[in-house]
Amino acid sequence: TAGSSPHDDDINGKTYDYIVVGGGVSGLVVANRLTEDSHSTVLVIERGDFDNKPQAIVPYWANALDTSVLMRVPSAPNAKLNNSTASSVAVAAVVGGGSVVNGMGYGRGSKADYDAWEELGNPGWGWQALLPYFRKSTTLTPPSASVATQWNMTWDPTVYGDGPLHVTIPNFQYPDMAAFWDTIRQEGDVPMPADAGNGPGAYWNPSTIDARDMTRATARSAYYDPVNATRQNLRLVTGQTATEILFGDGDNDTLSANGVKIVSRLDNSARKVYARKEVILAAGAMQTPQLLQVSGIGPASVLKAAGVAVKKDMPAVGANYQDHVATVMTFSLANPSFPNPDTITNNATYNETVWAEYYANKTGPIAAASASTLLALSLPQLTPNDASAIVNQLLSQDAEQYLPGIYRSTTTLLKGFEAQKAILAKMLNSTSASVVAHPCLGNGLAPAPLFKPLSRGTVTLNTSDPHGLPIVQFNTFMNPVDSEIVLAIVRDARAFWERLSERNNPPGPATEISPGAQCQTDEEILNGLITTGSLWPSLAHPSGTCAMMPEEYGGCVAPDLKVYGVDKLSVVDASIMPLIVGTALQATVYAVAEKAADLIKARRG
Ligand SMILES: Cc1cc2nc3c(=O)[nH]c(=O)nc-3n(C[C@H](O)[C@H](O)[C@H](O)COP(=O)(O)OP(=O)(O)OC[C@H]3O[C@@H](n4cnc5c(N)ncnc54)[C@H](O)[C@@H]3O)c2cc1C
Repeated sequence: TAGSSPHDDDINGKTYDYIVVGGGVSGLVVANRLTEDSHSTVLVIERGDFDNKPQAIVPYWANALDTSVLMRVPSAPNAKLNNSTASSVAVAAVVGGGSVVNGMGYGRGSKADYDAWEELGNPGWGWQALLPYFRKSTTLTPPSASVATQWNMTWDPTVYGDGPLHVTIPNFQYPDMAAFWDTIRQEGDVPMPADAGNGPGAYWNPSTIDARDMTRATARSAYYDPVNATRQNLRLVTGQTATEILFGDGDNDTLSANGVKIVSRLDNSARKVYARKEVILAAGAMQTPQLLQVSGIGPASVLKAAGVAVKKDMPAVGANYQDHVATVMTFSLANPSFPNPDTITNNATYNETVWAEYYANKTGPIAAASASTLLALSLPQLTPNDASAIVNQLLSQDAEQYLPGIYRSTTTLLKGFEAQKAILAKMLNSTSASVVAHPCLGNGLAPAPLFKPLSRGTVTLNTSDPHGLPIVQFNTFMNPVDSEIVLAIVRDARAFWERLSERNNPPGPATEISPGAQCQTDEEILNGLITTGSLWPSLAHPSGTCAMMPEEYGGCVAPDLKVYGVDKLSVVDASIMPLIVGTALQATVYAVAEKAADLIKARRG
């Protein structure tokens, strides 16, 4: 076939119109769209291999991390977390990227999340402009009519299209989910906003499941497999790591990307491949900034320390790291119903029955991923009495005091953060953007992501091993506003589980296991979260590290996604999000990449 010949040698020295670095979510979307024109040739470079294991195909495996296709980007000491280096950022290394290993939640942020991107100086990136791309990328299969009625499920079919990525709200729901929905509704008229950008409320969140055969829908299955055999102009090589962006002669001394150096994982042999029109970076928010840095584009101090020749001093590359800090509380339930999410692992007979059911009928719990119910809250909903005090605390801050060193020495980065801060303060003050979601899993696990972090991390190459994995500096809780909001999350979660416990039927009263009900003061709660490992600096949602913002705001790419001051080089992955969105990232990455492909097509003809 045209595309996949892993570890092939015949690409050495060849020239393509486009080289896409990274065959993950964004890379495969862009490669597919660019090769719709049979005259455009595209080479995709992917470090990982094809993964055809059941873990990559059967929805249930969304509940267990397949570490065989993951790498972990290590952390520098995290000052506010007792200098811990225990956390890392999980990144995929496989054809299809994160979509092959992720939790399969498909959620869009609120309108306000994307309008904030536009307000930061990115015309064409607000919700209205992105909605056509959310539509273009997806097809929604609704749940069956009887399941929808039984559970009072809602969704908005108008915000989906007939795109390659199939998503669905699974028919299978554990019986105890009824108690979670009762508890949510007990609060009165909770909006049920669906994926139409409507912000906080209680969601039936779709999963990336292809309902035609109840398998995991990935960037590979949606955007690569269907066209691989027929598009002679699309080539994907696997097991090859891009180690350097190559530059040719640009006009007036401008850097101009013309290719990529790649190294085989099999035997370390090196090759060079060339791009006539553009090199497109889609290596994800950890490795795109690293590749730029090892190629000489990044903060001069970091590059010099690593012995990398500085081609362009650009402090923005690797700054602005944002992730969803997760408060992962656990509860023990006194009287869970049969079956519940834990039955599969603790009851061998049930386990055997449900796997047989999946292979026979493609139904049951194995045909579902994890949470399809989420309760998303704005700050005023999370903590009505403290919201304005938290916003005032933010507004009165001297931002510099709570930012990494590189912001203090770079006026543009600081100015960009000030602009972000003003917008975030508005969002935190309103009920139009979510600051947290409580995913309801049907058991006692309560992982709540902080959607609007104020702390900013950095990603830099490892100065003693520039081509090894980069290093993340999380800076969790560097900005005290984040810990204030996390405290509110814990207290709100406790109130939720207390209401759930008060119902006199399954799943019964809940006892808090971590951080533990003995933690009551602010200090006790924060310490308890940290020492019990219940505070995760990363939910595997790295973003923002080559941010799309004006250059005077410390941006890295312009609204056309081209790297400032470099010709023929663009970024299309999660790195470009200037502010992380209030939901898991993949839906947004698919839409951003769809739009990126249109922008690239338009400028290159
Ligand atoms: C464990 C996990 C769980 C998640 N859960 C969810 C979820 O439930 N819902 C959700 O919406 N999102 C989730 N996400 C996040 C989502 O999957 C990512 O945001 C998304 O995949 C990012 O897309 P991307 O194109 O930016 O990068 P990726 O999809 O990560 O693609 C980057 C690709 O580039 C390759 N690559 C990197 N460096 C190089 C190099 N130098 N040379 C060649 N190739 C390279 C990598 O191997 C990878 O395939 C999860 C992610 C992970 C890892």
